[in-house]
Amino acid sequence: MSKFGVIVTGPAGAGKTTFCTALIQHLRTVRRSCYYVNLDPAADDFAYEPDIDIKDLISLEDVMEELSLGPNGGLIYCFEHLLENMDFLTDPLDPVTDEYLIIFDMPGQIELYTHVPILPALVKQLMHGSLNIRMCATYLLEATFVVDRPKFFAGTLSAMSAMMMLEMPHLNILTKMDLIKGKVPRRELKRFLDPDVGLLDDDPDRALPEEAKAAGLDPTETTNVMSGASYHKLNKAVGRLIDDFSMVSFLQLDAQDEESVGAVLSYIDESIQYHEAQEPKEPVEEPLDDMEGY
Ligand SMILES: Nc1nc2c(ncn2[C@@H]2O[C@H](COP(=O)(O)OP(=O)(O)OP(=O)(O)O)[C@@H](O)[C@H]2O)c(=O)[nH]1
Repeated sequence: MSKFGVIVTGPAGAGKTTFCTALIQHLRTVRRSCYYVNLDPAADDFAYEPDIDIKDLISLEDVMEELSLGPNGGLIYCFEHLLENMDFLTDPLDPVTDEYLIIFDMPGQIELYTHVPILPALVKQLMHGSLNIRMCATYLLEATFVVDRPKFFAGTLSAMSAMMMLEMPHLNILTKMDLIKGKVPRRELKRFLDPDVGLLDDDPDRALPEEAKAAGLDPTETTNVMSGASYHKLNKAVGRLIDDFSMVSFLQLDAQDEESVGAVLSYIDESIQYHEAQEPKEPVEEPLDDMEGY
């Protein structure tokens, strides 16, 4: 029996829980079943009660207090504990049938997939362990980043990093589209959905290199004085990498708009089917193997 799932990732405040809620609402409307798994040990405000909640296994607050850890260290500890107690997930998920879409709501600390490979190890277990869930990942980024282009490219880079670490069907989504509606011309928006490095050249907010030029300095030189120009060069190099390889593109999401949620769901379904068409991989025996060296 196949199982189908989507993991919802992205930086803090990107709109992950709101998207999960909108997705559940939409699935109910179209009479599809879903199973909601909250893996954010700091989240406590849900419109729909999770079917599995990591807080029933471990509390981030307790970990931070008892082990004197900060929020990031505490979170990593919580996930290591989850990886050592996978039956907390596998037991209740085992009877979930192919009629359900399993939604995994993840924490916002992107270190979990960009620095330490905890999330990749977890995903491997879910996809290639006994549950064998056909999955796709979503990476959410706030649409309001488009008003700060270097920030947008930095966000795009983190999306790319998550894609490379997770190695699974992946969708990038610009959330909170309602907040920029009417503020960014459609033509320009297209350049963000399919990131175009030229955006950094005609950035209206890029004042520092011009100031540097006016001061008679060489904007291509890498010195502390020229930090603005140097950052711009770095941004351009990163932008070019993203642009040249056409590695990242974004779907649009307005969580309050049913049609927009439905459109994103069809991409999720398509990505999962794409995964299903791939050769099944060997089952994973050792969940912590990938953690060696960290
Ligand atoms: N206008 C607008 N606000 C949104 C949308 N989606 C989320 N928000 C708001 O953005 C804030 C953060 O949303 P969450 O869903 O909690 O974000 P999250 O990614 O789960 O946050 P963390 O759990 O902290 O990582 C909340 O105040 C939401 O109401 C949207 O589509 N439009």
